[in-house]
Amino acid sequence: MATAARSLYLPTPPKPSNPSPNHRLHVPSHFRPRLQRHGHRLAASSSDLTSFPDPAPTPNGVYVPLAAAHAAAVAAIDVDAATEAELRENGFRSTRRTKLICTVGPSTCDAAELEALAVGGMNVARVNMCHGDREWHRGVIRAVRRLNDEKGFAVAVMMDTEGSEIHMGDLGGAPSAKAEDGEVWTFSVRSSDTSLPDRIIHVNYDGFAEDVKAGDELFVDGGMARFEVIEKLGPDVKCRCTDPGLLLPRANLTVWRDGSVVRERNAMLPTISSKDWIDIDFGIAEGVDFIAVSFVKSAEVINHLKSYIAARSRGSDIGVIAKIESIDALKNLEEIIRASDGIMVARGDLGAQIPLEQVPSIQQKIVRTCRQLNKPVIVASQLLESMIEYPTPTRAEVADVSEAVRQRADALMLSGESAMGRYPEKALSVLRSVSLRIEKWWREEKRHEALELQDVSSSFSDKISEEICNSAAKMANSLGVDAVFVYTKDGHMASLLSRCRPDCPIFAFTSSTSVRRRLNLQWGLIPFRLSDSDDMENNLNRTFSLLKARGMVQSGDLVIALSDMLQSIQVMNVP
Ligand SMILES: Nc1ncnc2c1ncn2[C@@H]1O[C@H](COP(=O)(O)OP(=O)(O)OP(=O)(O)O)[C@@H](O)[C@H]1O
Ligand SMILES: CC(=O)C(=O)O
Ligand SMILES: [K+]
Ligand SMILES: [Mg+2]
Repeated sequence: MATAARSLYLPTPPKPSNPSPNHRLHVPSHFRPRLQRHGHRLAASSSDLTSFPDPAPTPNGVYVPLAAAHAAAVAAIDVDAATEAELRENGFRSTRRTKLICTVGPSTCDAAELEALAVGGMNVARVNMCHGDREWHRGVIRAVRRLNDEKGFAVAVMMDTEGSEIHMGDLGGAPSAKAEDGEVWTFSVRSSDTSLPDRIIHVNYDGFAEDVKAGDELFVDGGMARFEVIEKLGPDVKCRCTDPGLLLPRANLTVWRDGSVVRERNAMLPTISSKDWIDIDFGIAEGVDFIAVSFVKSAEVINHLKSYIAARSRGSDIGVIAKIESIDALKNLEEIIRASDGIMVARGDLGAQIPLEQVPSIQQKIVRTCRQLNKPVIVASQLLESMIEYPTPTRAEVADVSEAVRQRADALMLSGESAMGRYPEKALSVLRSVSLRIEKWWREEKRHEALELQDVSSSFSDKISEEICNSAAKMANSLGVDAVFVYTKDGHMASLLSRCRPDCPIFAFTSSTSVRRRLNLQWGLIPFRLSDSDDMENNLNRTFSLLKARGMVQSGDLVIALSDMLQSIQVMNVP
């Protein structure tokens, strides 16, 4: 049984309806008009940034008009409503591969706004525990769940911890304060003394006044405003503004001395603070899909959190994402990536700790290493920063987004643009259309980089899965198949396929709703929930009839089907 289960299936014999003797060598004739059709549609729809069609709901708010006769069959498979609309509109070769994350904040926290983001292609909703209280976060998390249950989305939820960074107080409730050139401001560790008229700013870290020295430079938000330390008076540190700028509530603070960041005792602060542990318990109780850990310094904290989660939430699996935003994280990069379930390139704080001109090469290095080690990677911060205020992005922002897509990052993230900006949906639609355009360009130009993927398997059985996925992706490209179907229990084989970044989309079928949501973070995966069966023939037949009933595949479509239970690979036409 074991050997039979591992047999590599040869392509199925051509179906009588499509008797092509050279099935494996030629693109089947039915497939050519399809390619042209898709090519034409995409060219027409993505010719400019703003005209990419939204997956539109029908007037009654139902995304998927279903023939009554098929309703029962359709209930047996869960498909994301936004993806389904996109598949019907553009065919599956042109679905978006890059995943999109939106930080939810005051601009986007009510049900209608969240739904607009889901319709616009949000794959993951992020809540940042630095801002807002737990009741507010609970409301958002539950609203996303409701949206999934009632409207057929599969949006995952990511909770981002506050971490032990040094930051300013909340400015006594003021939305911002302006620091002018030459002004003297007091940064004080005395609590609740914040008083803007007197230019006093509270600092959350007790060691601050002891760690700094006269002559040090104090950067607010990575340099949005800068001060020079002129004098220390007990808990108060007097600073002169040298680069005027806007101070925002709870803005991050870094101290620089002789051209590098001072990390005295603040480097000893715990990565996960006592407040973070309470937030993590809250996240586990609310069933979030991912916990993103801020200011990770080593793999140890990730391993610790993973065992904590495993002990606390039996059965439900929460992905732990390590945020790379400090010098310590860069020092221990590879071990952190290996320990985590995914990585975020948190360019906001990272750019406050290292010279800005180093950020692009580090981003590329992290993205590449994650792909090698088979971990999803998110590029975050300031992708479309100007869209917080303006309805169109700058050319430079579009180029930055394009570069992240070209590097084939798994996901792009909006921060302030969606949390408190004026144009959250427009920002999301820019990410969507730029992703689609650059991905199409890459496929047309056949920009397959000769990336030799290293072996990531930890057992012989894993090795077989990995080889099957590598071969399937290669075959998918050379045969020009419409999609790879992968039947996966825990999502592992789906992620191995995603890692190969094949030309066609990957339909991932899993019986677990939480695995399905988590797969939403990974490049090129279209996750479906399908009830379990160990019989591959039965799985395929059910999938074909269910997806045909929804108009998502057609007879004659060419697919490669894999199963992680059987470790099998088949090439076939949809009957
Ligand atoms: N829940 C919230 N309530 C109020 N404002 C929020 C909330 N979430 C985000 N924001 C606003 O959006 C901005 C950008 O969000 P983002 O999550 O990137 O935060 P950040 O403060 O830059 O910290 P981080 O480094 O953790 O990303 C924040 O500075 C804040 O002004
Ligand atoms: C996202 C985040 O935490 C940062 O860019 O700093
Ligand atoms: K955070
Ligand atoms: Mg940060």
